[in-house]
Amino acid sequence: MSEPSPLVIGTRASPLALAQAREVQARLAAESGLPEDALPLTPMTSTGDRIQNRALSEAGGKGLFTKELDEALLAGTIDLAVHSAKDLPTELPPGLAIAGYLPREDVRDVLLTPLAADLDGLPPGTVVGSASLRRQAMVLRARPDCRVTLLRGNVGTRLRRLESGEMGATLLALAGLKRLGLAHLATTILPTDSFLPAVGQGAIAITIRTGDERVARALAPLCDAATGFALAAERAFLAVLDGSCRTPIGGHATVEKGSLAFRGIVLTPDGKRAETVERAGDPADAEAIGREAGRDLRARLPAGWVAG
Ligand SMILES: NCc1[nH]cc(CCC(=O)O)c1CC(=O)O
Repeated sequence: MSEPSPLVIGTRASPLALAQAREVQARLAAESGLPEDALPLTPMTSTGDRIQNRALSEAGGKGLFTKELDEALLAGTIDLAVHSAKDLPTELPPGLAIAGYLPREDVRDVLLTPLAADLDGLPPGTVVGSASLRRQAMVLRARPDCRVTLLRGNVGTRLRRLESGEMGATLLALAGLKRLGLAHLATTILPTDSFLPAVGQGAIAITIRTGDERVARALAPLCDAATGFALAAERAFLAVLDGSCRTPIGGHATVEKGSLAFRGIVLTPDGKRAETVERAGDPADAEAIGREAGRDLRARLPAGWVAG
């Protein structure tokens, strides 16, 4: 019998990306019966990883974290790419498709700070570091006296900069901390009603070449349908609103008892104004639900809030 040809897994090289890719590798090995050495990992550094000193919204261009993996897929040097769904642009390059998502981790943000037990307890004027315009705006909305500052880099870098006292607090995704075995570092979990997560937060997406049935079939048993519906709604919402990545936007869908519920928010960067939207319906209509939520919200925004 001939050896099955390997399925090469592309990933970014950060510790979180590697942890996620290893999770896909282990699940794929379990489902396919292939040994893990027939599912090799190919780590790559992305443009987004190299830019450490600027906000990504300033660096311009979408897909800063995905370009190298996209190119490797199209060139055939990898067969699947593992992404944080949050970092995946709403539109993929021609020839690529999302094969599916692993079951979603906790979607919530956490606060990390040595200064207090929660956000309300932070001393007045505390400097909160985050690279996310959404998190910055939501912190300012809850605590207008705090100062927000750019904090980039991978999770480890951010934790070191918090430890050095350069800032008093930061926010991270609980999902990423859990995957790194660092959830115990969280000071407190922020509730989704005031800290609506980023679109895709907590979900691992797998991209493949469009029409690559061999890889699609191998991945199908790993993929979670409820996460797929939720992400379809969230990504459709973002696609309607995301003229630029300079707008603080949150969006989150859940699927329970056969019904999909979506909530979305757009804020001004200073957190002083916010518009929200809610929609529910059949998971089969996920994309339309997200799109209509986006259109409804966009129609209510004062001119100049979002581009495009
Ligand atoms: N933008 C970086 C990024 N992309 C995905 C995660 C966390 C894992 C996830 O949301 O699935 C993080 C770090 C963070 O926001 O704390």
